[in-house]
Amino acid sequence: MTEGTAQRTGAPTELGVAVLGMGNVGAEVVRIITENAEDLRARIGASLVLRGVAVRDLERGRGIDRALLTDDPAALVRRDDVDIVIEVLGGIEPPRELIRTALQQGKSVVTANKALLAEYTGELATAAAEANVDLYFEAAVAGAIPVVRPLMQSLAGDKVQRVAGIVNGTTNFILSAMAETGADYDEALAEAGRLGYAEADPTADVEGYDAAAKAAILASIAFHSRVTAADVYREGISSVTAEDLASAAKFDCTVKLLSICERVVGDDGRERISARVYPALIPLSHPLATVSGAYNAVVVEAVDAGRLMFYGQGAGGAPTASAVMGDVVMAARNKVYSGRGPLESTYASLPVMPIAQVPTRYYVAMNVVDRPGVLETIAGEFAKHGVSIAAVRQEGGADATRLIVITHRAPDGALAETVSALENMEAVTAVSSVLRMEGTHE
Ligand SMILES: NC(=O)c1ccc[n+]([C@@H]2O[C@H](COP(=O)([O-])OP(=O)(O)OC[C@H]3O[C@@H](n4cnc5c(N)ncnc54)[C@H](O)[C@@H]3O)[C@@H](O)[C@H]2O)c1
Ligand SMILES: N[C@@H](CCO)C(=O)O
Ligand code: NA
Repeated sequence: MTEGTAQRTGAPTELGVAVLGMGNVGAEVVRIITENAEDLRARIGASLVLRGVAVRDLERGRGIDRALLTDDPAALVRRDDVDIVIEVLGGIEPPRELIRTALQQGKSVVTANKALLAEYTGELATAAAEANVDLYFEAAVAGAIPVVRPLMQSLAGDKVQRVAGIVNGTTNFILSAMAETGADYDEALAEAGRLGYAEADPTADVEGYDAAAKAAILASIAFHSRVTAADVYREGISSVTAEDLASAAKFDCTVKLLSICERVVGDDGRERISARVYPALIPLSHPLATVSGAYNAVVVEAVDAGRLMFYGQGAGGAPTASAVMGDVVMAARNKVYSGRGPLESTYASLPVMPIAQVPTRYYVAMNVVDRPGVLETIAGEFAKHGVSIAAVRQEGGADATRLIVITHRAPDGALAETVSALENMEAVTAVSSVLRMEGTHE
């Protein structure tokens, strides 16, 4: 079918668009709608007409017709001539209320708001289904990188086993800088701020909340279940040290903040979901190890497709707006041809496995007293908790010795208990670092 030629009788020739928010992403969305108007019209079969842009400050010059600006997003969303609402404000309220209103009024919605979706996809998807309209959110996970649509549509006939990746650009920039230049965490964070990656308050990025929200969205889609941010185990990168990166390198590894969503089988033989975010050692030979700077990558493993990798810009105004506009074109075509995108799919309703039961591997760095038999005592503590050791490295010092232990896979709870026991041993002066290890099958 040639795009734009099979117009349904009575189909709209123009579609009204409301953009909520004109920040990094919103400004680029407005630019693309304006600059690419002719191509978009041909691809959709109707013109996209900007009805209004909701902003906070009406007085600020923004390079668009002032008459389009409004500081009343609720009124804009309710306008009869608005067919598609693009929400790029961020935060939970007012976006939650604005999106719900838009959907209830029969408007399709495109959003980049992972924080909102990780909490409220259920109610928003229900509102979309009831009104027979679309709710699209490709930009919410890994920015420009197509990952939501491949999981929801391209892999709809397969069984996804695992989705694991680097989905936060700020933390990947920081960890890459630490690995490449030996910078410490604070220096790398400051550099991320100077380059505009880290926000004034970088907490959501560095403490893993942003990555956890994305993991919740990915796990929900991949495993046809409803997973929220609260179901995702989360640790950030603020305690990763330059020393960790240096000793990871000695094991031919690097450290990445990973979002991991996988099917795991419990002791009762039933499948569960594990969704978790933490900094982990991965071998330098792993495909995610080469993802550096503010880039993102997601590796999907499915039963029949095998391993797929998606790579690109996970943040930034224009890349994120690209994903938003892909969704806008889909929603617009559906309006023209009376179609509808995929509905939320939660039929599997898999429960979430608590982190303590999830099999993981640990890297533990500790300072120990330099005395004969200490190594044996420490190894005994691991054995007592049923944890088997894969590698040990001892780094000498004047009166203290740094000992690094990498374990085989064991339930995370047993590993955590081992670390607590080590912290209380007389022979261990300090446990200086505990990280997990991923990307190996031991
Ligand atoms: N920037 C990125 O790289 C990126 C990537 C993926 C997803 N996102 C998501 O896209 C959304 C927007 O991000 P951004 O980087 O453009 O943020 P931003 O802070 O640059 O822009 C948000 C804009 O919305 C405006 N705004 C907020 N509340 C408003 C209100 N009630 N009425 C009118 N205007 C209001 C703000 O003044 C600001 O200009 C967020 O949900 C974010 O998580 C951003
Ligand atoms: N703060 C996010 C933006 C993209 O969601 C990041 O650094 O990846
Ligand atoms: Na994306």
